[in-house]
Amino acid sequence: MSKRYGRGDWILRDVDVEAPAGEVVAFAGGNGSGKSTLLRIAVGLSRPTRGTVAARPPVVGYVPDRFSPNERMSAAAYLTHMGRVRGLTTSAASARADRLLDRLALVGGKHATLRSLSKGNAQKVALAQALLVDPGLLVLDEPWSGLDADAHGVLAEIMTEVAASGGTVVFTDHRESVTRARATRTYTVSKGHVSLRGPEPGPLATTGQRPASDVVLAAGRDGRAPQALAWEQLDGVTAVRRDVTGVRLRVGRESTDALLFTAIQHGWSVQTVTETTTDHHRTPDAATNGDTR
Ligand SMILES: Nc1ncnc2c1ncn2[C@@H]1O[C@H](COP(=O)(O)OP(=O)(O)OP(=O)(O)O)[C@@H](O)[C@H]1O
Repeated sequence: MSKRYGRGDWILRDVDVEAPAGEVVAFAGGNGSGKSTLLRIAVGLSRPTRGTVAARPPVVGYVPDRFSPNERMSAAAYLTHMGRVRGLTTSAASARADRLLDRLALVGGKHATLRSLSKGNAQKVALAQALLVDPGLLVLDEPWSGLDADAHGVLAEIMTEVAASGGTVVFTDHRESVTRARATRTYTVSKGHVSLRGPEPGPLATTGQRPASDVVLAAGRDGRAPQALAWEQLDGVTAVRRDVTGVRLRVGRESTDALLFTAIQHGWSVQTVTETTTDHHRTPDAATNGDTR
């Protein structure tokens, strides 16, 4: 399909993409490249100028890039209302909304008014709204921006669950590290053209190896217990091993700084960081046996 607004320039040209059931499909591209337009067409909010969208599942969940309602309505009331719009009874909608808001840890509570919510918390409500009825197609526009590290883990779990139950997840992001870590297939959007991204470039691509780090973390120096994190869900993490002193992780090199930052913010202390590759024969626990401490 192709898209332009009125008689303006073509925003998307001859786009031919497939988002099969059970897959997490990413659209990566810079600002203004047409990602949001593509998603709005995918969910049916906008029509292609030429061409069609085929086989859209009956239940579509959509989280737009911005959700900033100026409403006095509470998060719980809004979600119950949206659940009823989607055909649930009031009690079923309310119960489902409660479960989702608990899982996403909405700060301020479910009775906070929508207009009082921070960007990240408003995004949690938008995400809950998209999940009130199990979606056959879940479409998320820049879902990682604005969410805190704990919510990142929950979002990753939810995406995996939707795909595992035979649904399709589609999301956008402008960061390659995120699409590489989260998607089963990635399309690149650039100047109106959309192409399937092939194997990662670089000298290591042919062997399947990618630069990585083995990271050893322990409880914080001040003696306080660090916060538990869903390490498996963080960007770039490919292996996790927990023991009594802490946790050992293997993480893609490009995601190492972000992981260390998140760990320190949550009260962990960095013991060692060792360079390796993603399919190196050593496991993360070997990192403590070296001379890198
Ligand atoms: N309703 C509209 N009318 C006219 N032009 C529009 C409309 N919506 C989007 N555009 C234009 O289409 C182009 C693509 O916008 P779009 O929002 O799809 O990009 P994007 O890749 O999602 O960008 P970002 O990452 O900044 O959100 C932009 O040039 C934008 O100005």
